[in-house]
Amino acid sequence: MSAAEGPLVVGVDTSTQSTKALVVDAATGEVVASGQAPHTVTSGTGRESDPRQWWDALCEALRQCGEPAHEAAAVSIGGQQHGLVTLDDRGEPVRPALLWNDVRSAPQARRLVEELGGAKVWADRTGSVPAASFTVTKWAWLAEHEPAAVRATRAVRLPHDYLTERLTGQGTTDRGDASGTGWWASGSEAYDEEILARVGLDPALLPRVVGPGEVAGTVRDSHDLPFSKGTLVAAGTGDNAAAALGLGLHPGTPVMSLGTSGTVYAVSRRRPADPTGTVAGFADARGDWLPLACTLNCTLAVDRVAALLGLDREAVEPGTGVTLLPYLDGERTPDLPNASGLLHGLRHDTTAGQLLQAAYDGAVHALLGALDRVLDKDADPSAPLLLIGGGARGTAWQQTVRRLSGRPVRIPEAKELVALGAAAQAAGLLTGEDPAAVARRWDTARGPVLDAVRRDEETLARISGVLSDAAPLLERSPESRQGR
Ligand SMILES: Nc1ncnc2c1ncn2[C@@H]1O[C@H](COP(=O)(O)OP(=O)(O)O)[C@@H](O)[C@H]1O
Ligand SMILES: O=C(CO)[C@@H](O)[C@H](O)COP(=O)(O)O
Repeated sequence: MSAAEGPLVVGVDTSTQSTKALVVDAATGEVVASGQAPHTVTSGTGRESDPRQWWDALCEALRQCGEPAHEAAAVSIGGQQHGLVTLDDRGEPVRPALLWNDVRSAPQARRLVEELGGAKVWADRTGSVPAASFTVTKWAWLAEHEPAAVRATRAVRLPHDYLTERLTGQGTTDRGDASGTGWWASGSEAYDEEILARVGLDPALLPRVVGPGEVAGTVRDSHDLPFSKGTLVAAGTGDNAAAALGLGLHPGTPVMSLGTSGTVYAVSRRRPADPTGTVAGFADARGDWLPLACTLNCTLAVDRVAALLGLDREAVEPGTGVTLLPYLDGERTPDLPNASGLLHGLRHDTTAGQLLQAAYDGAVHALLGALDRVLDKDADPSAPLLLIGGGARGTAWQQTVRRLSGRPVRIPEAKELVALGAAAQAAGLLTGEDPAAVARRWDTARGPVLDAVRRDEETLARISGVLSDAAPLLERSPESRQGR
């Protein structure tokens, strides 16, 4: 038996690059054990992963947790949002999952926006204007390109639903992750039958939406797993909503997450509906809302630039005139799915370190441009920005965010806030507490605050200028120019 004060719970983050599992003492929030196993994602225009790999990674991450995982009284899964998982009549994937950063469905997104009456109609109805990340556009893409796969599909799931179902045998999701599909109406908090009919998706194929604080099911057998049969399984949620739980966020506190995706978000009491499409009007996992903007190019894009330059990711040098828009994967914020990376302002005396700094600046500029839209008008502009995700460990990321935001920046010491949020949700099942209150009790947002510095308006204005001048270049993919 462990020396924990309270029951043990397991929180999982099945994100784009890996699965992380934490065993946490529900009384104190102490992380008793942890494990992590990688996923593979295809490269090229599409981004796909085999869902069975997520299960194998979960089993491996739990195995690394050792004995404490065997004592878990409850478990919860947080996961990358939006991914389209199609299952056949045996519950096996029909094909690999189409991930959130797969931009092939950009034409379907544009078409769906027009067909339903425009961006405002979508925003009012679902909270969001669907971009290629949203599940509904991926289903429309699949119907057009692989109709046999659509015909073979007997269940449609999101990544966290897939793992939860393998634990419980029940097809369930939650309002946070459902709100990123594009087929969940945020006003009525129910699946939108008209949108589903428009894309030819039978609502019977979708999972039941489990309410906040409800049990999704229990572990059906302990095969491959350290859990006993009957262990409680919480609803789980999307990774950003899980991190919001993990930070015990109060409305109005801004968060920036630097991982495969970059995100900025805050909890709000008001249901968001941004007709510009910059802010997605997600639900949180508790009953509030999570207005959020997301970029496709964050830590991987900047690390790629560092690798191309042969530099360590911290080897930045202050620069003056060089601008790098690091849109290597196309971009979602700003909405440029066909874009590629763009460099402007190169001179003989530009150094490699300045080019690297320009990549950080370009990635952070895209997120900060959306931050004011994410926050309610009455939010305190001097409130510290909480910086989380793998990139938050890096000094160059920290200093870039500090300089370009002009805000104080708090860096929580807790590393895995998505998995911690899932653990708080699992603990809430045992104690009956609000998971955000659990996280506040655990003091998960504790960490040093970097004081505010003067905002670098010159750099922000220069990047915005290049972005708008280069619009026609960024709207077309470089591949479409070949042979012109
Ligand atoms: N010390 C560090 N400094 C800067 N970046 C880091 C550091 N450690 C990890 N990263 C970045 O964090 C990323 C992984 O972040 P994470 O939030 O775990 O991603 P995801 O949840 O999308 O899988 C990696 O791409 C890596 O570039
Ligand atoms: O698409 C979004 C949010 O809308 C992404 O934030 C995904 O949820 C992927 O998250 P990470 O794997 O980068 O954490």
